[in-house]
Parts: sequence; structure tokens; C-alpha cells
Amino acid sequence: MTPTSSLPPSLPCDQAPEWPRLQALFAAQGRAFDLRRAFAEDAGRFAHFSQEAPHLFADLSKNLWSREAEALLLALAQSCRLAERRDAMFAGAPINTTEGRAVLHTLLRRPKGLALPGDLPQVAHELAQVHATLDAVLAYAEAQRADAAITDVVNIGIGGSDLGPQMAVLALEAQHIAGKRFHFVSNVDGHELHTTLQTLRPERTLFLIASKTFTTVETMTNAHSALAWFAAQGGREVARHFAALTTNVAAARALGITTTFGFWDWVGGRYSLWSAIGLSLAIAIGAEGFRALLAGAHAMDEHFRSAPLAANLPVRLGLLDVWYRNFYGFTSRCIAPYHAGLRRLPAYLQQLEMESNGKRVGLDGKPLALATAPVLWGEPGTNGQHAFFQMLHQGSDVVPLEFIAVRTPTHPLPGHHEKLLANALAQAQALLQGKVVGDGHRDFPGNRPSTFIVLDALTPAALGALLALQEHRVFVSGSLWGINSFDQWGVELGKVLARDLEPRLASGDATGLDASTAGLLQRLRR
Ligand SMILES: O=P(O)(O)OC[C@H]1O[C@H](O)[C@H](O)[C@@H](O)[C@@H]1O
Repeated sequence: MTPTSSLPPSLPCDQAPEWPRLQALFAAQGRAFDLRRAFAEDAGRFAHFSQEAPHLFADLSKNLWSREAEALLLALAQSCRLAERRDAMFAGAPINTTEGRAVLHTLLRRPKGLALPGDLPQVAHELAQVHATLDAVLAYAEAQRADAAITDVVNIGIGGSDLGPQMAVLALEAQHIAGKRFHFVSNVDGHELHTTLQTLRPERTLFLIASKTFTTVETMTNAHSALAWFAAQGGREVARHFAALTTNVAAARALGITTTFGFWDWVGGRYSLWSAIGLSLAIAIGAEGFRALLAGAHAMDEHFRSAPLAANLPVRLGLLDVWYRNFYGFTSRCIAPYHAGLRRLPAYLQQLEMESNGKRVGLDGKPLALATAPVLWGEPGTNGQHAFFQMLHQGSDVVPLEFIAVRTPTHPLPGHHEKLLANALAQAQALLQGKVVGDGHRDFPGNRPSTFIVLDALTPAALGALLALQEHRVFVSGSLWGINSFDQWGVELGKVLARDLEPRLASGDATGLDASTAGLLQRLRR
């Protein structure tokens, strides 16, 4: 791979010449921006701020920005060499500098043999490996689908080895093969595995041990317990009932798991749904469905790679994220999927955004002067409306919402879908318009921003495109902030301390602990 010095230089965007101009523009029109007036004054506002992209459509017009602000943000992106950094990612340059790795999850959905301008020589070889592995994974998935003896598939993994497959398996339930149940066990909390095991029979179960590193304590603990349960229940043929999805095949074999599917260190955990980590999904929806998911994501990759920045949906969303975080100072974004199948999408996006961009230092390791990742949170609509939407409409903080609606349902029940879509539209409308009664309590300030994404149907291809869109918008804001979006050192300290504390729970040794930790340790000992 190329030396780091060949990477496009990174300039945190607050050092670009457009930054003070954006500050001035925000002071002049941002703070007092009124969406209702903006719509009244500009008949073309919806058309301008709408964006078609592969498999989906987005309306960005109900956001607190003018055409002028957007143009200046686009100029900022150019000063910060966003396009060069994007191209470096696609070409396989080691942009994950703290780990010296390329970031090539896009290769997992690139069609066979497709070379891109600027590809590093290594990439063609990796692409061939990707397709050989994909073919093997999908052949295995089809064999499992055809095996009626297997009724339960249990994915044991955590973080990126759980959230992606779990979210996607739930989202694409309408396309599932009949006769198989899918379970996801992530937590080291034995309640989770124990409850799941009680519903299983060894001869009917396929365990997928999903872990990029095959060292993660939660997954290793659950894998050991699942193997022990399997043996205790008289299970035979571990090679048939356990498969490992990992970059560390040697560790899987050391555990006695010989059925393995590999992937590569240039696939980050939170970007790994597209790799062998997606096997549970491939079993659920089949090889054809999984290839459609990849094709949908690839179509979004091509949009991100080749659409002009001003008509590039991940770019526009990422720039809006920077505008909101660094000028408006909004600290969170609410995800409101109006589709029950997308109920785990907020959790998936939390890892994607907050593990990628929850950093306070630049690529040089020095503290940044600007704010980075917001908090992401959310629940499916309409449930959220009856819980926290009160705060979104009338609370003291402004929280941008991201509605995700699906035009065509897959259930046959009359009346439901119209009510669902009407509610999504109504909430976005209410946030925008507000309503003044004059008694304070019943007043809605309005002028509250939202983005509205529409999928024609929740198909594998549309889901692939939606997820790739989110990956790339996180790349855009991370690039502008000048951070490494592809490491996650912040998860390490707690892991180390837990290793130290575990034996202390048995021994009671509190030597060297702070008074609070020592006190709680005594309280928690059995
Ligand atoms: O797939 P694994 O190696 O088991 O890692 C599982 C997860 O745990 C780590 O601590 C990281 O924070 C995540 O990015 C990762 O997805």
C-alpha cells in the first residue's frame, strides 16, 4: 500500500477561508432563519433542496439553510479537498492512519473486475479475493436455506458484528425464507444467551460466531458457552452447527470451529455487514437478495463517487451535519424511521456515526477547536410521537429530525399504511409550521428542521443504498472535521479496566481503586 505521505493533505475545515465567511453568514441570516418565510419567498425551494439518488429520494428543504449557505458549504468542502479524500478512500489509500489501514468496505460491493481510476495495484487482487469469498459465503447460505433440519440461526457477535446483520434481518423480514428463525446474541450478560438457548435444540441450530478480531470478550464468552451447551445437549458435528465469520481464522480454529469465512483488516467493524458478517442475512434473504443489497449499496457508492458535489446526496447531508453541529451548535439528531422493520436502524446508526466521528483530536492527534459527532437517537414512528416528540415540538432544544418513510408496504392490512405516512408527513409539517394559540402551553414555535427520506419499497437494494448513504455522509462530516473516522480507540480503556476488575469481584481486593469504585465493588460482590 502507498505511504501515508501520498494521502491528500487534511485541513480541519475551521481553518479554511470559507469558515469565517460561514460564521458571518450564520450571524447575518442563520440565527434568525425562518423556514416559513424561506418557503414563501422561494417557490423553487423544494425543487432545489430535493435530491434523487439511487433507490431513494430526499427532501432537504425543511432545513435551516439558504441556497447561499449551501453554496458556501460546498466551497468549504472543496477547500478541504473532500473529493480527493473520497477518491483516496475508494482507491485503497491507507486513510485510517492510526492503524495504517485502507478503508475499503466499498470494495465488498464493487462488481467483479471493476477497476476505478486511481486504484492502487493491490486493489485488483483484493477484489478477486472479495468475490471468491462472497461466492463461498453465498453458496453456504443457500445450502443452509435448503437444509430443512436447520430451523434456528443464532448470530453471536457484538458491535458491528451484531448491529448490521440484526438491523438488516429485521428490516427485510418480508423477504425471509419460511421455516427458519433468526436470533441475535450480543451481550455478555448471560440472561441473553440463556434465554435464547432455552428455545433451541442442538441438531436444529446453526451458530454463527461473528467477530472481526475473534478476541472480543463478549463474543468469546458467548461462543464458549454455546459450545459447552451444544456438547452438554448431546450435539454432534461442530463443523456443521458452528461457523466463524472473522479475519482471525486461526483463533476460530483454536476454539474448534473449522467452518470459517474470512474478511480483511480494511473492513471496519461498523462497515462489515457487506462481508461474511452478513451471513445470517444471506441465509434469511438468499444469495439473490444479498447480491441485490450489495448492488444497491454500490449504486450509492457510484453516486457518491461521481455526482457533482452540489447534486451529491451524501455530500449535501454531510455538509448539513457540519452546518448544524458547528454553527447552530445542535448536539443531537433524531432518527425517525416510519417503518417497524427499521426499528434497529437508530442503534445501527449510533455506532456508525458516534464510533466513527466521536473524536476530539485531528489526524495529527492534536485537539480540535471544533465540535464533532452529535448524539444520534430515535425510535420508529409513530411510537416516538407518543413518547418524546413533545420535546421535539416544544422543548428548549432544537433537534433536527431525519424521517425515513417507505412508500409501499409489504403487509396486506388496509388503512394502516396511509395512517402511518400521513403521520410522518404531519409531524414534519407541524415541526415546520408551528402554531400560535397565544397561551404559551399550546403554542408550537415551529421552524424546527427535518430531512425526509423516501424509499419506494424496503427492498434489499433500497436498504443497501440507504446504509451506504449513511456511511458516506459520516465520511463527509468526518473529513471536514479533519478526523480519522475509521478507528475507535475510545472503546479500549474500559475493556482494560474490566479485565482488572473481574478477579476483584471474586477476591474483594480493592487496592488502588478510587473510593467510589471500591464501594460499588463491595456492594456488587456476591
Ligand atoms: O467484530 P469484533 O472484533 O468482535 O468487534 C466487535 C466490536 O467491538 C469493538 O470494541 C469495536 O468498538 C467495534 O467497532 C466492533 O464492531
